[in-house]
Amino acid sequence: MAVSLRATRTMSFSSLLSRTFSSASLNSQADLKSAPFFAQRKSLPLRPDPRDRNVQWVFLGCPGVGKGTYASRLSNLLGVPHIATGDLVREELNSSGPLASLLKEIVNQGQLVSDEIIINLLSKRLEAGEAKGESGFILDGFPRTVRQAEILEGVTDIDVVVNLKIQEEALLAKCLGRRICSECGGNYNVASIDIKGENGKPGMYMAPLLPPPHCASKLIQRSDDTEEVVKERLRVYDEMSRPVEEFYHKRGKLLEFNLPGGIPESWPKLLEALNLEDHEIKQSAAA
Ligand SMILES: Nc1ncnc2c1ncn2[C@@H]1O[C@H](COP(=O)(O)OP(=O)(O)O)[C@@H](O)[C@H]1O
Repeated sequence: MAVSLRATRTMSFSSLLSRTFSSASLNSQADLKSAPFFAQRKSLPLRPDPRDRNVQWVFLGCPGVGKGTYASRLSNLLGVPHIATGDLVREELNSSGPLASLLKEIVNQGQLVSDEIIINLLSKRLEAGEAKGESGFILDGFPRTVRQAEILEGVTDIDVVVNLKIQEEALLAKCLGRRICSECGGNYNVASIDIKGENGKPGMYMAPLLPPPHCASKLIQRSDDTEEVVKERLRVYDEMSRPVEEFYHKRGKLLEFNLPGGIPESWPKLLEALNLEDHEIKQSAAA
């Protein structure tokens, strides 16, 4: 018994995650509850000791809200990897791998990839990171279904789940304004959001996030950032991902954060909400 416990404690998060899908045909809640993984979890302490690790955070929020922008800033500040499942899916669909054409079709219709495929891609990414000595993470775009959240909760303790929100009117424009530099991968946004406050609802201004001159001629748009597909992604978010907010709310992990505007207004407030300090901001304030 002692031997198997020790082996379990040192088992990495990525292997725990991929083990949950060793049984590849879990289709319903009932299947999930009776899966071998859940039976195992009851009798063995699979969770890593939180004192041994870096932050494990999740970013939720509708397409276009800015999950990637803030998750990536926090990842630089905290020195933990920013892992965006959307990026993993795009890497795979641009590869010559066996899943490429299936993923292209799903993504371009604004639908979700199956939990099995996503967990497989995420486990591989975590495994590669662990091999390089990475610890902790900021997940962006995962979990996106209650089932994914249950699986994640089953294998590790998430510290906090940040639910980013902006006024709904801005979401479509922000997705349509999104641009990526085809050379350096930098993310920009050409949309200028200016919502007038009315009937007690606050207004909101977000300046465009324009590329530097050397990226300006190399900008591309994601193939799923068209009006029709974005509308479908927003609908799918409401149906499949909104319940994930409630899942974490019930567990006391959800931090609701309404973005007050663009990065200059929102970043310091987000840090405050997370009890963090950015020395660069402090230095420029003191100068
Ligand atoms: N956790 C996930 N579960 C299922 N599909 C996912 C997941 N993460 C990403 N995808 C797929 O990748 C696409 C792009 O994801 P992402 O870059 O996070 O876009 P968004 O701007 O909609 O947040 C999604 O529309 C979906 O098809």
